[in-house]
Amino acid sequence: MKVLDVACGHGLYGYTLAGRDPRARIWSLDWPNVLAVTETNAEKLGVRDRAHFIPGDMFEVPLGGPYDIVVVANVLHHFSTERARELLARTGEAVRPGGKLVAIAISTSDAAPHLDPVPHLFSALMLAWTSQGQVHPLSAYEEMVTAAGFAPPKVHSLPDNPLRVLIADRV
Ligand SMILES: C[S@@+](CC[C@H](N)C(=O)[O-])C[C@H]1O[C@@H](n2cnc3c(N)ncnc32)[C@H](O)[C@@H]1O
Repeated sequence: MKVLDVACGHGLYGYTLAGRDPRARIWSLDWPNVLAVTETNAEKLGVRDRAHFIPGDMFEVPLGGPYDIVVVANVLHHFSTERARELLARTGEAVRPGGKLVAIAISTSDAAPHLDPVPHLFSALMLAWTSQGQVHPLSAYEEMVTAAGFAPPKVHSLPDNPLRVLIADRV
């Protein structure tokens, strides 16, 4: 089972999967300096022999594949809707038909900001820390996922938690 973890950071999503399923081989993508830390985590978790690394800009670097699973966690809010769509479209091309996208994203709900303050405050942080980032509404993430060639996602969430997990099959 081939898994691509896009903008993997610490790499723990992929390596947790590898720890649970000995068939899993993980391709961790991030900037080269980040991957130096990612690799130490693969070693600490005992999955280094099944860890591969793709250094570079996720919008430019060849993604390889086809993968069975692509994870895109906690990064879409760093970008505008157009760039986030572009990233998901790239991942769509790297997943085999029937494979899965797992997107983890903080999102705003339909409630007014004062009733749903955390994602709105986080979006203000993205305004300060990134050039075009924003917290997207759930409907926008769903639309981006289907536009990237996936079936409508199943959305998982917890009460009072703005993180959503969207899981979608590649059409
Ligand atoms: C908020 S962290 C998320 C890390 C991990 N996926 C998680 O969910 O905890 C965002 C990651 O995206 C990476 N990143 C941002 N822009 C990138 C780009 N253009 N190419 C590759 N990685 C990028 C950063 O280096 C960082 O590790």
